Amino acid sequence: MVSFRKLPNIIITGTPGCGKTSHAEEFVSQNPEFTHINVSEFAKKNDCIEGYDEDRDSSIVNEDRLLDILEPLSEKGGLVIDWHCCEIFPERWIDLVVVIRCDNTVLYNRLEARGYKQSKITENVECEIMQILLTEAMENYNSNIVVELNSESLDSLDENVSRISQWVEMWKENNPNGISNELD
Ligand SMILES: Nc1ncnc2c1ncn2[C@@H]1O[C@H](COP(=O)(O)OP(=O)(O)OP(=O)(O)O)[C@@H](O)[C@H]1O
Repeated sequence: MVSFRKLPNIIITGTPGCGKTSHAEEFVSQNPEFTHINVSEFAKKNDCIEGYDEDRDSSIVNEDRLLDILEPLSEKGGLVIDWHCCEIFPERWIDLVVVIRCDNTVLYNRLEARGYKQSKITENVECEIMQILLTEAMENYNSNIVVELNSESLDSLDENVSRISQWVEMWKENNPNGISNELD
């Protein structure tokens, strides 16, 4: 039986430190019918960690297990998926991909303030310069649903969240009965 989601699923992606979690938290606080999935935390809570990458200084997520757990939630809709990696989520789940971008110097300072080791700061700033996450989003989803938003100041954060909220209102108007969970 075909199921319908009544709310869109949104990915908020971008280089670590660019502001994904800040955007997701602010959006969900203004739109409480949505659920923030901070993938790093969700994976830990749901036993989806399969190891540790010493070079990258980060946990390795068991993506198959993560997707199995998220699938039924995605069918209900209203997920705000917050992770630096977007391409693992099936296209049919996703209605909007927001790529948060940040000035390199601002990003450098944010990562330094977090106490990241130099190699991790350099890797992430290079990733931002080369717009790796934007390219991944464009390659894996229809470019019509990918939006790039800059975020260096609190004003830009507010403006971005308000744009995402306006987009959601438009989605609801355009899809009064929801949207099928199957691909067209
Ligand atoms: N638009 C902004 N203006 C000012 N500070 C910001 C903005 N966005 C994020 N920050 C600050 O930058 C830091 C990193 O933000 P945040 O944790 O949201 O990034 P992230 O992309 O989710 O990082 P990670 O992938 O490592 O979880 C935080 O200290 C946050 O307060």
